[in-house]
Amino acid sequence: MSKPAHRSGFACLVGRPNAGKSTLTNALIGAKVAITSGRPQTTRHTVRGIITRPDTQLILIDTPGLHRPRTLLGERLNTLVTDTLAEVDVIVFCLPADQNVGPGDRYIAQQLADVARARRGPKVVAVATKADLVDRDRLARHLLDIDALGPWTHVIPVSAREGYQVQALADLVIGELPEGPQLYPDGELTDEPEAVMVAELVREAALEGVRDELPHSLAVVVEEMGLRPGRDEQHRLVDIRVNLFVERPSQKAIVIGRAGSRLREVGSRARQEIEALLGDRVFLDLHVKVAKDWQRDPKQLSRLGF
Ligand SMILES: Nc1nc2c(ncn2[C@@H]2O[C@H](COP(=O)(O)OP(=O)(O)OP(=O)(O)O)[C@@H](O)[C@H]2O)c(=O)[nH]1
Repeated sequence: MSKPAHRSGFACLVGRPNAGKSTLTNALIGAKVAITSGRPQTTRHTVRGIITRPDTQLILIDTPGLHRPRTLLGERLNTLVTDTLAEVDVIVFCLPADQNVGPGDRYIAQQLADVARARRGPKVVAVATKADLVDRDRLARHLLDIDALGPWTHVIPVSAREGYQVQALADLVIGELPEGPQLYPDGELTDEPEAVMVAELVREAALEGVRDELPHSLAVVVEEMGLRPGRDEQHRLVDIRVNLFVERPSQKAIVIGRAGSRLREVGSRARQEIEALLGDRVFLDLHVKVAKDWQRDPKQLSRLGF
């Protein structure tokens, strides 16, 4: 038998306000991450955290709008949200065990059921969150109610607060990911959410003013990030090496600009923001590449925003 294929993909958590989505996201990632940029929706997906294992990479993203109560309860889901949902591999639908399944949950359930039934649509894993707050009978009833709501791939009770079944949930979600390569560099991103933020700041700076020409055609990956050795505390400097992947040579030219002028501006703008974020001086090394490797798999490309 050959060794099992590498899997990778995207997941997002949805559910009514206060359902426990943030707490569960943090528990899944195993550390408190706060990659909230304060500027929602400047990128297509806000990465909340990445779980990298030797054979899998799971990227948890925020769903624009869906975690906002008013959008969710009041209106039909807008196209952006539906598109985002359709693009992820797994949706984790959170329903708090201490609340009865209500109209808000039913509304979301219906939208999710539609997305899940689409051809090659995402799998939906339904979670009874905050399981620690109720007794066994109540929990059992809640699970049955959830099961009746839609075509969920799994239904599982979890307590993020007590760590109950968090690992089991992670395993279920990972089990639903398609085969695919590792999309983000190793380990450090889980430990250093700053790297994700840095990538987003660079992406934002690089798209400034050329959004129309590069719609979703730019993926940014922080390759290396570390303190420059041999410097004293007063003169700390963080070296950051970043790759910007574009689809075509023409787009590379747009990003770089005449004689590199645009890339220098992008670098300087991004550097200022990164310095503000990290509180350290930064040497930012930007490389623009045409992403041949990423082009082989159209599904991966669209997930990455290409
Ligand atoms: N007892 C218990 N409380 C939890 C658990 N998970 C979350 N909570 C609490 O429930 C409340 C809401 O949790 P959040 O994670 O902020 O919920 P959310 O779905 O992200 O909320 P919104 O941002 O409003 O959509 C907080 O007070 C949490 O401390 C859990 O597993 N057990």
